[in-house]
Amino acid sequence: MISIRAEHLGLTYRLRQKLTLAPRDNRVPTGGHIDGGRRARFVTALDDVNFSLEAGDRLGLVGTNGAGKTTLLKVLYGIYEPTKGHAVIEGRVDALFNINLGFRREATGRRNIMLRGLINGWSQAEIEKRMDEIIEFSELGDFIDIPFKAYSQGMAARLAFSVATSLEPEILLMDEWIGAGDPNFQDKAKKRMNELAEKAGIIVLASHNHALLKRTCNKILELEKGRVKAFQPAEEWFGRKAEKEVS
Ligand SMILES: Nc1ncnc2c1ncn2[C@@H]1O[C@H](COP(=O)(O)OP(=O)(O)OP(=O)(O)O)[C@@H](O)[C@H]1O
Repeated sequence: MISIRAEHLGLTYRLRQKLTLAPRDNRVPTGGHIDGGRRARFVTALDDVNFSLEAGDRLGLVGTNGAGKTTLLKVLYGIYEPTKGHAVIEGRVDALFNINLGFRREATGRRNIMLRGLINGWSQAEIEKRMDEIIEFSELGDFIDIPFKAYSQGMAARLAFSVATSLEPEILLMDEWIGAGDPNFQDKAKKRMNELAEKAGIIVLASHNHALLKRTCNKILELEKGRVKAFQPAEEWFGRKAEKEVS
């Protein structure tokens, strides 16, 4: 059974003195609510978030900058522990956040495929069996044997996407899906996402690209300042949005 259930999820970031953010993070809080006025110490990035998804669901996460989309993905991936509530996840999860995340800059594309596969729990033999298919899908050709650091953004995105989707995740979390890459690759990638979802997987995709979400998702979760503003079928959400735009 593949499923995600979020129950009363909350996450509060603790700010360091004088409003400097957590270590190695210089972002200024814009979306979540900051408590404590001038002596602020906390940013509530997620506040009582409830939703559930089942096999075959493709959820679009929407909301203005700072609404909490990335934070929610990180909680679902287990990078952050929620400070309130909990998320119950059933299924093998992989994530495509920052394209460069999880890749060794000095290692070749081929070596990176191996490393990523091992991290995801595959055996060396299983990864080798899939290697050609992953390389072919990425369309990197001879570039697969040069170091990752020499890849363009689009090339890195193609490799990241190919690896993450070839290792058969049951649940795939994506932040701002690779807008990079040519239209050809985008088409291929879209087909593969549909295949993944058809294989009874779950996809959660945070994006500001509404055209992409409309094409890809069957449900929308809209966050506003860390709270759920809407959770409904994509058709309804886009319909309501269109009505508002007309009036
Ligand atoms: N490490 C951190 N320390 C403190 N506050 C943070 C941290 N990361 C995010 N925040 C704050 O949490 C809130 C939610 O941020 P998050 O990155 O989840 O939003 P988002 O919806 O993904 O935004 P965007 O569309 O701009 O990527 C914001 O107010 C942000 O400033």
